[in-house]
Amino acid sequence: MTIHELHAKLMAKELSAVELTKAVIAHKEKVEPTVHAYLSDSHEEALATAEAVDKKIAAGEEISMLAGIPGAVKDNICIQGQRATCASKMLENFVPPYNATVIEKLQSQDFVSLGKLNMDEFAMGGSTENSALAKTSNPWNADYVPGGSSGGSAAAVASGSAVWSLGSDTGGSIRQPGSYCGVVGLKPTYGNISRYGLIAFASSLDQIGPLTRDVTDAAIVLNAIAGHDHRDSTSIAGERPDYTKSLVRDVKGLRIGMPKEFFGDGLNADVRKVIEEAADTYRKMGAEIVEVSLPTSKYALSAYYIIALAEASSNLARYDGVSFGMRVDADNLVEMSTKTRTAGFGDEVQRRILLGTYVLSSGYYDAYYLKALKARRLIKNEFDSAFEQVDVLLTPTAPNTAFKFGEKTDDPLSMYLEDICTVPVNLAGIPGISVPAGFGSNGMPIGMQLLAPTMGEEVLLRAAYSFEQERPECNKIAPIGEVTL
Ligand SMILES: NC(=O)C[C@H](N)C(=O)O
Repeated sequence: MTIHELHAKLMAKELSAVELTKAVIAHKEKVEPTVHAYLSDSHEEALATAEAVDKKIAAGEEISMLAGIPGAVKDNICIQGQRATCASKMLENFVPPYNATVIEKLQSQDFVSLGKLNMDEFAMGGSTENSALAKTSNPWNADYVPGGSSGGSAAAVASGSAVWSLGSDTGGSIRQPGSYCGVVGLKPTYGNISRYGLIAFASSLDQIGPLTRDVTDAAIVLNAIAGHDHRDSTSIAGERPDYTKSLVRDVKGLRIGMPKEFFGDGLNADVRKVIEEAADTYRKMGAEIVEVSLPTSKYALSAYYIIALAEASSNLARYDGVSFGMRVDADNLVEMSTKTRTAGFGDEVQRRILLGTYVLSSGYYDAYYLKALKARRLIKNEFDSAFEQVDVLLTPTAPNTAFKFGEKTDDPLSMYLEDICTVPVNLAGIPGISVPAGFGSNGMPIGMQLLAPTMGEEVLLRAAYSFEQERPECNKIAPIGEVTL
């Protein structure tokens, strides 16, 4: 069930928050041995909050839309006093002494938190196979990956072990697992959500966002976490609208652009068909579909894997065995640091630190890093011009459906290619959403991606909601995800 349906039941006293929380925990215990979305649990705290919510309801106090509805967050978001591991050996025993801003906001709205969710180590990856701590399966078929890096966040919602979740998206990490697991994944505008308390991967790209059962729930969670924060210097100032007001089924006259570069040779035939059908749906609903061109987007993947890795090499320098995380003792400082970093980081993280350090080093800085920054600016400019012609853009979320475990682990480039449709969006800082749009011949879900200009979440949600209302058959629950209340 969705947040909005469950909220209505709580308000009508058909169900108490404690009953709901107990039911979700019981279901979670049933599916987790197969799915493994969680890295840690906080059931006691969850039940205590649920009890407090029931008291508020009984006393006739007003409660927020999210109050008492069990959710969970990715393990790179800090909750005071609970381990935040980033699915890394390096932070396996790290307990944050403070709350992320999003957690503060959620707790003030009676957040029932079931635990912390698995991910690719430090959010580096597209399948959650890079987690050093657990292997998460796709709820639709346990032979398949859930996507990544917010694989736990997507799998929890798809398997019903959380009603909603938070993930983070640096190059597609919310939208791609959303697409692979058949749930809605929203990456807000860079700066709409505070990054304070999100453990950094690539600071100019990272953004927190919701994974939910439907578009309405995405708007509800966005309302709960959006807003300016003086503790994040890149946070956008000003009031945020009520995003649920954008949930209107009307796309008449809306101009929807399809960038031709996103429909090249590498696109899986099932995915292409599903996106073309989505365009037809919009046409039938009275929207105008136009072809647009984003020629520089072909450089986006290269630019992303230079900029993100450069920032990662700098951000991850802090794990030196002295201030945070694990330490392997040795006779001197350099040896201690080397041994700690060798033992604490997995292969993919080490590869990225090496490449990131390389592109920032003297002699290569101009050739790689600076050039990538210039490409980033051109990509952003191209999106800006596209949005002078159209209101939103429609693309695939990923070029393929979910793949099987081990299929891409030996070939990092083929894994990086799964990000080809999502990374341009992070480089430009604009909002994007993945909405379930159909299924592949292998039975796995396929998401479509909608994009809007900076702080254009309202038109984005309207376009997404309209599609969802028109084509409800696209948004199915994985068989394993049916919760009995
Ligand atoms: N972190 C992300 O947004 C995912 C992307 N696949 C990466 O590995 O960088």
